[in-house]
Amino acid sequence: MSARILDGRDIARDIRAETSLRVADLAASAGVVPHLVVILVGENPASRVYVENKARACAQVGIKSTLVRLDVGISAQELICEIERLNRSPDVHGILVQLPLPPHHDIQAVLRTISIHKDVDGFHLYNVGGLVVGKTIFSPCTPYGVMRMLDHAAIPVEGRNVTIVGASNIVGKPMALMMMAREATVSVCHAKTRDLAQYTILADILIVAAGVPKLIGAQMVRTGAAVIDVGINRDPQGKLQGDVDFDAVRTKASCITPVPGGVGPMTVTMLLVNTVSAAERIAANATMHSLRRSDLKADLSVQLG
Ligand SMILES: Nc1nc2c(c(=O)[nH]1)N[C@@H](CN(C=O)c1ccc(C(=O)N[C@@H](CCC(=O)O)C(=O)O)cc1)CN2
Ligand SMILES: [Mg+2]
Repeated sequence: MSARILDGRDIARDIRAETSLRVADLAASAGVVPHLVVILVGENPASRVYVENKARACAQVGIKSTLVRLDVGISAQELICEIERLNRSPDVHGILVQLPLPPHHDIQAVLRTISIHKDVDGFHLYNVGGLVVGKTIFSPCTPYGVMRMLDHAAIPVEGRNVTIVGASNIVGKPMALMMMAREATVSVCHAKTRDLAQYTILADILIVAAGVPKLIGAQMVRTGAAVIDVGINRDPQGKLQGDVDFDAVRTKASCITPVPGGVGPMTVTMLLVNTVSAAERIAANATMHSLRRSDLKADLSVQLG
């Protein structure tokens, strides 16, 4: 068997084209241009590349983006004040803080400061907790991107065995909740899980986000499984590698995502989708308020004669 390659760049291109149309509609109907603000604290070289990529992707679909660069030594209070300023700004629809943050910051406290209506990364406690009861405003971009890839490839989720390797707050845990919401049978493992293969071999859909290069070999994969590799690891030569031994596993899986070019491009694309959704919600809310105000004025003038 040679697996079908799930090309994240190709799927992302289709979703970005739809997103551009939504941006144009919003400009035509409400005169609003979605605006994403990305906060980068310090000089982490990988983070700098990621935020540049986000800005480029925004420009491609007509989203305005602003990069706020803050000094590595900025205090927690100053960072929180900056986020509060952006929360209040009516011109800003999406806010994200690029992770990781320098170690003196309490990441959860910072993420909790972002308005839930502008939390386009989906990392605020409300949006994370909302996944438990199916009430999020925004879903975190990487697991959301994985869902869209599976749907695009018409891979059914309901009733399937899904094994997730890696239980991080931004990928593994929300992925598990999203899969449960779709009635999959979910196992969550760690790179250190004793006899990991015992769980991975059961998976109809295997999602790996453990940060360990080539953790998953062919013998750990069920014949015909869909294998989604979320790992991004660099070898000593700087070459990018996933958590799955791609060449070996592709002979056994029915479909597989490559690294690079699989889940990564979907992460950025879902950020664009969330940003446009944020702008649409804020614009709809503003329209509703102005309609309510004009209703009130009309009621008052009737009452006052
Ligand atoms: N605030 C956030 N911080 C971080 C997130 C996030 O979603 N929100 N995720 C990662 C970094 N990240 C986005 O920020 C990210 C990383 C990698 C890719 C990607 O497209 N990778 C490419 C390869 C790129 C390369 O050559 O280096 C791929 O897999 O094809 C997208 C987004 C941590 N921080
Ligand atoms: Mg296509």
